[in-house]
Amino acid sequence: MTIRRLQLQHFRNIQSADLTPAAGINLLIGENGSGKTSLLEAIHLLSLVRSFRSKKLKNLIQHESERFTVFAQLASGDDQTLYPLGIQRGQQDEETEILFCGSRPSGVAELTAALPVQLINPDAFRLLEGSPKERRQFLDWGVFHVEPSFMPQWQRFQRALKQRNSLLRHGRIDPLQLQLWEQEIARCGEQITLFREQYMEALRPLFASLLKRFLDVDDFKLGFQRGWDKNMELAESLLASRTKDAEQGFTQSGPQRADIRVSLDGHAAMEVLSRGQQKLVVSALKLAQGALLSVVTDKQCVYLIDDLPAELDRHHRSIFCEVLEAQQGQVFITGVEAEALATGWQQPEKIMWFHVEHGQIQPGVQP
Ligand SMILES: Nc1ncnc2c1ncn2[C@@H]1O[C@H](COP(=O)(O)OP(=O)(O)OP(=O)(O)O)[C@@H](O)[C@H]1O
Repeated sequence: MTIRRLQLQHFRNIQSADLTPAAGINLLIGENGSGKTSLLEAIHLLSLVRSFRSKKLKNLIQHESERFTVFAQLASGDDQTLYPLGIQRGQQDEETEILFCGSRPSGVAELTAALPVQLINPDAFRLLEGSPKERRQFLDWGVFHVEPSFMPQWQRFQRALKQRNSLLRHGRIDPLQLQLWEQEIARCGEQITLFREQYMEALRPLFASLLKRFLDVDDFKLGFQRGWDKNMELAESLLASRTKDAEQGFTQSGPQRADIRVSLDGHAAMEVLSRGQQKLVVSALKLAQGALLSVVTDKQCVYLIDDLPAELDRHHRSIFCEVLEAQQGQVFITGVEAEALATGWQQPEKIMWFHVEHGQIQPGVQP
């Protein structure tokens, strides 16, 4: 879905904003600290009910205010039906209030499925060098959107894993009980891994063609490590590691330890690439996910690109703009200076410009 209208109240430094964005490219220009990232944060919140820079949602409430509200009207393609989505959080509230199409959603997954959002910000390179957990989140975001059975399998897997870990931690090595949970872990874990492998298989060619455009490289590898000994089935691996796991008090191998790795010419990408090149590799991964999403499900991903010009030269900025325009989803791009974002577009007349100043957001023409 795309965002037809977006309204914010008391969100970070934005007291009040009401935007009608374009279904394609939206450019937000403003000085440092004007509120551009805050707007992206609000859209991210609508999809995942969490911020990409604060652990506590209360931090998003404007100082001296009681609560924030983020409200959007979502629409799918040319469909005239609007799907209202609102999120509110107060200083005193125990819970975040969410209403989607007039009722409380069954879970965050319902919002994520309705509004798939991808963020590319100046920290994007961290996906390559950060913890495997971030890369698993990246991978599972994609699998979740294209494979409806992934989520229930993942939940069952997590429940069983928790039970096994609890038995191990309490030193209760009752083989029968362990076997029960290990069977469930193995059943769901093998299935989750199959979904992940199939997903990676489908992602590779899309990633390859984007990487070719961004960096002009052919010799790359997008590897997937499933999280346990490749010569064993998961059930065998769990059985073999019981004693070691009991010593540690948790399960050390399985899909909860999976990882992905990008290498070029046989070297890990993060070790041989510049910061700008790493940003392009991560962008290629995220754009490939969006492309795969639309091929498999017909859904479009909303892209949030914070400070697009950072670390990129003019040539690579242009390629980035062309790629974004071609993927036809809704995109919100921020930048400090309009000149850095003014060129490289094939259809500049379709772009919507917004000026952000001291928390005020106004539509405008290209400066
Ligand atoms: N809860 C809050 N209430 C009021 N203001 C806040 C709150 N949290 C952050 N701010 C302020 O909001 C301003 C906007 O921050 P934001 O990161 O959105 O700016 P930006 O336009 O993206 O800047 P940059 O170009 O430097 O990345 C900052 O000055 C920040 O100090």
